[in-house]
Amino acid sequence: MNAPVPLIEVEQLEAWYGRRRVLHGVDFAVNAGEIRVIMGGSGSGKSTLLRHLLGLQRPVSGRVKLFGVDLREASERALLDVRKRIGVSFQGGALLTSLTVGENVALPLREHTTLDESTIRIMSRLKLEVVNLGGFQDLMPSQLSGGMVKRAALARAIVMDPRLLFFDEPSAGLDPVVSAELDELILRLRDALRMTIVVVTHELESAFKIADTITVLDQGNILTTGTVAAVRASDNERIQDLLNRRPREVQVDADAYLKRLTEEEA
Ligand SMILES: Nc1ncnc2c1ncn2[C@@H]1O[C@H](COP(=O)(O)OP(=O)(O)OP(=O)(O)O)[C@@H](O)[C@H]1O
Repeated sequence: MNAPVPLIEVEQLEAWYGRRRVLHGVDFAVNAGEIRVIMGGSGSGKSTLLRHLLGLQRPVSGRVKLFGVDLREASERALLDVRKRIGVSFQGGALLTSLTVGENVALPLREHTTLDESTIRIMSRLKLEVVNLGGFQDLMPSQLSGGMVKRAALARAIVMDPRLLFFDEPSAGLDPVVSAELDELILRLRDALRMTIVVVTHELESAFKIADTITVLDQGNILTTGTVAAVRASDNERIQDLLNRRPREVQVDADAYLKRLTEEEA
């Protein structure tokens, strides 16, 4: 049997803001074909990790490899090649309000390919169909509901057929039914389009539904990576706090909390 191929490899990643360390030597790998959910309380370092995975923030130390390419050592050309193979759907959707839905979805094709106009239009419409927005290409973003904006942003993120898709807080601001629809869509992308998907989310229900594996971050450290069942069964107190929505802040006094926020490291 072939060993699983990691599309993402992170070794001993550290991140600092000023004199404060917010990622403490994180090791992290994601194999092809899996949906990995990154979970953690507010301020645990999820967004910082995501920004490093996307190459938007350079590691102070440690390394991040996507498709085997070390982002710190790669040439501009190699980085561009990596970027063409990843899709990103950020919180809020971030559609350009002055463009139609179809034009928004087509943007990456215009930027990264030399395809002719009619091919671009067909590919954009196909991706709108994948996210159940077939026929909505001529609407403006302001005419869409919150859930539809998310799906349109997802269509744009997958228009180049990325092997690796990053999804930041898919459920944020959505009602439970719309959020559940989006979960189904994420599962479909993995199964039908064979994408590898990394999702950052606060939503436990959504995480348990879509994840093949979950990585739990806490104060810049990975507490565990495992299957949904393994994470649920963990006897780690912090993990159980998160799963039972017991915030850490209520368990520490104000002085200790302030000290942690202003902590300086040599
Ligand atoms: N630009 C920045 N400058 C200074 N500190 C920052 C900056 N961005 C994040 N931090 C701090 O780094 C720590 C990790 O933040 P990060 O945004 O990665 O966490 P998070 O898990 O994504 O949180 P949330 O779920 O609230 O978005 C937090 O303590 C945060 O205050």
